[in-house]
Amino acid sequence: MSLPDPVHPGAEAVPHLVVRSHPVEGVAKHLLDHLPADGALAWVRRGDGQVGWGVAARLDVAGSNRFATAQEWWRALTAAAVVRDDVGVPGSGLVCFGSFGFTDQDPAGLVVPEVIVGRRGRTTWVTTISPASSLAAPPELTVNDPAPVGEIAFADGARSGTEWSAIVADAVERITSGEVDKVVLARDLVAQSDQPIDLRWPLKRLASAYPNCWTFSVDGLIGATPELLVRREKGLITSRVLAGTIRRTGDDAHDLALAASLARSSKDLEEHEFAVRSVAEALEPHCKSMNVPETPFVLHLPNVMHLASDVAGVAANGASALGLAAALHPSAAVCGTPTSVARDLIAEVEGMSRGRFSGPVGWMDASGDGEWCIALRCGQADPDDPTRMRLFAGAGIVAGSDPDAELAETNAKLVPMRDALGI
Ligand SMILES: C=C(O[C@H]1C=CC=C(C(=O)O)[C@@H]1O)C(=O)O
Repeated sequence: MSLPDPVHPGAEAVPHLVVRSHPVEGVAKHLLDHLPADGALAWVRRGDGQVGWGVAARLDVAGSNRFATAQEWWRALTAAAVVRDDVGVPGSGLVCFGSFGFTDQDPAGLVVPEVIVGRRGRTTWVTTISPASSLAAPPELTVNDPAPVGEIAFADGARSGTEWSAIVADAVERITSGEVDKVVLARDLVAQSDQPIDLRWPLKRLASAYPNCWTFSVDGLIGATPELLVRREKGLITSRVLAGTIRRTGDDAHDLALAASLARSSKDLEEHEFAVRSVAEALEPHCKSMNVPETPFVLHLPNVMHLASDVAGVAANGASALGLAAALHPSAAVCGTPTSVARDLIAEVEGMSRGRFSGPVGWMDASGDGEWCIALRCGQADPDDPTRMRLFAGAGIVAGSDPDAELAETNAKLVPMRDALGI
């Protein structure tokens, strides 16, 4: 059942913001060092990106029109803003961060921070955003040390591992009987600390252990995802599709042999093909020309290896990065094929709400350029209990799936967050 759609906000419903981006010296090597304890917003990869804090404007949205409502709000907000951008790189000027739940009943929203600190190569900048009525002074940049997270205990979430494997076995039967081709099933773990969790602690550890992933923090959702749902930058659209996974052993020679077996595995290639096709079909109407690789490459991460395909296209229309994310979500990397059957099956058997896990998370600028990843390898801080987080992982199930191997795969995908919460 969908929630009723909120009324689209008109231009009069948005604040009139004054935005100023200017180059600055003295930005720390790790952008995350500048974050204050509360309301951390972050998007970093290989040292570049943006971090932000404070709330100059925000939109909370739900319902089947959530993406359209968010786009309309952003259009109105950017139209009403006065922007002076002396930096002129992707991420400078007026920018929002956002995240959208897996289903339209899960929480979603866009946040415009009061302060953004950014880096793109050698360029570093600060953006201040404030209401026209009270102009903000540029902030003093401080370097802050997060508190260690304390003793953490991990417990099963909605299902134990054994229960989840049984659900996977049932899904394999339903695939074999022809009900669905592929379904991505997820499970959760609960991390309980003996003190409030300072989200900057796991964030910094994620960014340093997974530099090639996108480390993010939006509304208490933190993680380091390897999967780029879509980037739009100056008319170029790109997407990194992942599906098909093998665990790493830590032994380089053995891992190379495993990578070769992943690249030949018909089960994983089938799982991957569903995901690539779903992305190519969703992007096609928005691209003049498109390059869809015929064979995937193997992406090596510290904990797992994935079959990966980089899809690229030239924008054919004015669809924003968020509009493209809306067209792509949920791809077969997180839902399945056919989409609606897989979505119903997930709702029927998973036994939990995914919340923002496996939904789009990212940022966007006033021109509609931006990056939206899929929120994977992540955890959601409990808004009512700062000592608790839910961690998530899923796996694509196809006819050839073995339930125990899929459980082991989800355990490997939980490693980044579990380690990040360690001492
Ligand atoms: C659903 C997840 O991964 C997706 C992305 C990459 C590989 C996947 C797989 O091999 O099953 C999943 O489709 C997750 O990390 O929780």
